Amino acid sequence: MQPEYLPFPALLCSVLSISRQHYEVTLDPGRALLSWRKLRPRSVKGRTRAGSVTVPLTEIVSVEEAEIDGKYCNSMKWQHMCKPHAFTVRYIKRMKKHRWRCGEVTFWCSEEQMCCHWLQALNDALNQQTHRPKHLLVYINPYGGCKKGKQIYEKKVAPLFSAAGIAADVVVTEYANHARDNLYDVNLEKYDGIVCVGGDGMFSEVLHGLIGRVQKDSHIDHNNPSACLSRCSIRIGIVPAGSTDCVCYATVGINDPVTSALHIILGDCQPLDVCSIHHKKNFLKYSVSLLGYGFYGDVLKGSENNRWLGPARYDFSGFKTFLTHHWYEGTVSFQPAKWVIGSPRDNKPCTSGCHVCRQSSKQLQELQKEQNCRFEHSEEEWTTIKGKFMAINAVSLSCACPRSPKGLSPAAHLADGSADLILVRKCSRLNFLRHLIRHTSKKDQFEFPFVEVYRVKNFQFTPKHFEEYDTESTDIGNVSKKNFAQICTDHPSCVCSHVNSSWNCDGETLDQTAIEMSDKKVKRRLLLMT
Ligand SMILES: Nc1ncnc2c1ncn2[C@@H]1O[C@H](COP(=O)(O)OP(=O)(O)OP(=O)(O)O)[C@@H](O)[C@H]1O
Repeated sequence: MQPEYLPFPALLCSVLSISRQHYEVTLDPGRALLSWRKLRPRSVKGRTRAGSVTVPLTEIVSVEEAEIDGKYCNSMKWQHMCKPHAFTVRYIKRMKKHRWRCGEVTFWCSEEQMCCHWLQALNDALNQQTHRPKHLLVYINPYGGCKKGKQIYEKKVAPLFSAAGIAADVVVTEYANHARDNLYDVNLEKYDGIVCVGGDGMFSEVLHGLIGRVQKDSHIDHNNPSACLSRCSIRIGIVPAGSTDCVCYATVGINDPVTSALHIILGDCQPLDVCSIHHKKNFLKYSVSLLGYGFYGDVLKGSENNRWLGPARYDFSGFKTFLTHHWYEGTVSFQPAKWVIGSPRDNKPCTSGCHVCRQSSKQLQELQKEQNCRFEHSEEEWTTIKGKFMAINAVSLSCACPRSPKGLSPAAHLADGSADLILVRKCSRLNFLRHLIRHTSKKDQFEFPFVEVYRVKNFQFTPKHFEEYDTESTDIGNVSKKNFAQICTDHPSCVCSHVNSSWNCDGETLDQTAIEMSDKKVKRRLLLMT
């Protein structure tokens, strides 16, 4: 049977006016472009203005009939003009550093019929963008970051959604985990996407609600580390209104509510890997950004007591944690991600439509197919490292944020099925400072003898005192008490509460210190971001 090719609608070209200047306006459905060019370019101080703008149809936010409810000056007489023959196009204007703004241009037509024709053609072109959301569920954390979530949404985001014809059901959260609980009950079929207005903690809450709900609907037990989780087909968008907003920064390239809103409107889509964390076959949490023990765990724990400081609590706690200079003993085991084509030090950051993610995913799929055909289980060797660590970080994305524009692992990939495991061994305070400072400069932060980085598909960590004593116990407090004397002899500089650090899992503290990034390891492309 011959494939049916639908002919593109005809090219539309007219002379229209913008601010009383004549422009040749062209809609080219074949090349998916709208362009306008000034008919008589004016010379400004010897320079000829190009006066030509081209906008891809995929970047048009909205098209609507211009309604000017006021007085319009025509032939020196003022007359009321509610419906001029004009239409307004809103479109994406790309600024510096990944920032997007919404540009607006009004085209005036000489007659009504021409205006209708243009409106019809542009709306037809927009209707073909079927991946754009029409109905969104929005969760706002009114207490995240500087407590401006509601204001940011109402002033910067809601007007854009409404201009783009997107309906939004808004839930302003009343308590921690409100959004997560709500996601278990809500009728998800009504929505094309979920938007979370807040920081990384709020995103993590929404992510747990959505993944949990999808597994519940598919009767999958997430406590089983080898269970194959169902993918979430509904996208999550983040409007940054938190303290660090590192997931937003790493996926969009900037923490800017308007840019995020415009990405959401266009229906942009970025798959994201999700790691699941278990302790002795009990599910603890999912992670999409940082799983950090030692320095970053301590910074988070310290910052929780100073929430009143707002985003500055991280700087304050970071400084205090740096001065205490604690290190922690334990064993890290991991299996390398052999299918990936990149490496943590190849200087190739992940960008939208990333070639490394695509190729790595393809190779992983082929590898899995091969293993299934041969009924083999991938039992590669585990690498085990025992030692004293200042920090153990597993990152599934770069973890870039305005404080550290390169992030903890600048070349980490969003959707290649791997995580970068960074081990910072016990070192002097000065050396640790040198390593930290490298996160803000262009120099390689892994170029120190006490720093190692691996691209892994899984890892496990057991603190030393868990290995030596009660491995069955899950209560850190009990272990701490039992080992009181031992700890003080082993670790003279530390106080007893610092036997173990705690894990910072995407900005939330885990109750367990012995953990594993589970058997199915990094869940590839489980989540879709917009
Ligand atoms: N209404 C609420 N009252 C109290 N806590 C809430 C409420 N809504 C959400 N939360 C919780 O607040 C925590 C922090 O929120 P959020 O991530 O938005 O801000 P942040 O911590 O300042 O930013 P970041 O996580 O980027 O550092 C989340 O764990 C979330 O579960």
